[in-house]
Amino acid sequence: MFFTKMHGLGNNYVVFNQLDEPENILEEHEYPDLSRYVSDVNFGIGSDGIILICSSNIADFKMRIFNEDGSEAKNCGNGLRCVAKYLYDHMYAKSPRFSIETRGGVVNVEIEEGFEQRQSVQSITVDMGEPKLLKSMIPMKGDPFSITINEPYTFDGNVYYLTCVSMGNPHAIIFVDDVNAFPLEKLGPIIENSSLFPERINVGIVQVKGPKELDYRVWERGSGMTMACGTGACAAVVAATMNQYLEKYEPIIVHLPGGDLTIRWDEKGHVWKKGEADYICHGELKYSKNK
Ligand SMILES: N[C@H](CCC[C@H](N)C(=O)O)C(=O)O
Repeated sequence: MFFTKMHGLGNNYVVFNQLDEPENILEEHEYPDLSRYVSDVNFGIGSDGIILICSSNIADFKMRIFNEDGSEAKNCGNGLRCVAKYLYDHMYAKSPRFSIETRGGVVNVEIEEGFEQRQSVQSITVDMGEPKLLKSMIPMKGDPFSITINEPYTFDGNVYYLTCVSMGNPHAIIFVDDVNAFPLEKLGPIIENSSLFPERINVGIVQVKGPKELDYRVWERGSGMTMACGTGACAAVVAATMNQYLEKYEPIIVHLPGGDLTIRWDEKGHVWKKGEADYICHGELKYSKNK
């Protein structure tokens, strides 16, 4: 199996092109094991998960994403930028604007910089669509028709105020005074696996730096601490706007451990994300099918 390892701000995935590499198409039940094997830094390649680039019947292309633990997610913001770069650089995408189907819905991408010549894409903008806010859409327990804005919940004996947003995949956001002092490595897995969230949840902490700037760190569902989370950065801006920390409709700079993203929740309710993506390496994976 041939792969390309890529990253978006250090959130790294091993990408398998299934468009014209049939040896990359496995039985459905094999993908979780493949992701666990590939993601293992000792016995595999080492990554936050795997991404499959597939054909689509409803969009120009399709992206599937599996976390390090083998669970399949409905969306991946950093992964979408990697896939967009790969598709344009390798001339699958004929125009700098095209659509990608995810399990969370179809998104539109635009190659921002580097489209003049292939293999040089640096910056990609993605229309991530509208956030889903009702508890039933996260999903989480409680009144299905209510929105979770700064609501108190107890984890590990302490009360934390959650704002929950789905960008196709679920995010619990907590506002803190210092993202570097908060024990996310300890609290992340406790919240991720709480019975409050039937499909588990990604956990993000946000420090407001100003009306157009956030610091954000993430514990990802199924992958743990990562250097960045694109959907999480979108959820952070939506949550901070709902809590009146940010100027509405303005481009917001979100600082993540792996770098910065520019996020805008526009007047029509769509969340736009702009950032970089890049290659790390190409290679051939030793993998025996149907093992
Ligand atoms: N762990 C996430 C999927 C990856 C999302 C993240 N890497 C991003 O860039 O959005 C989940 O299970 O919903």
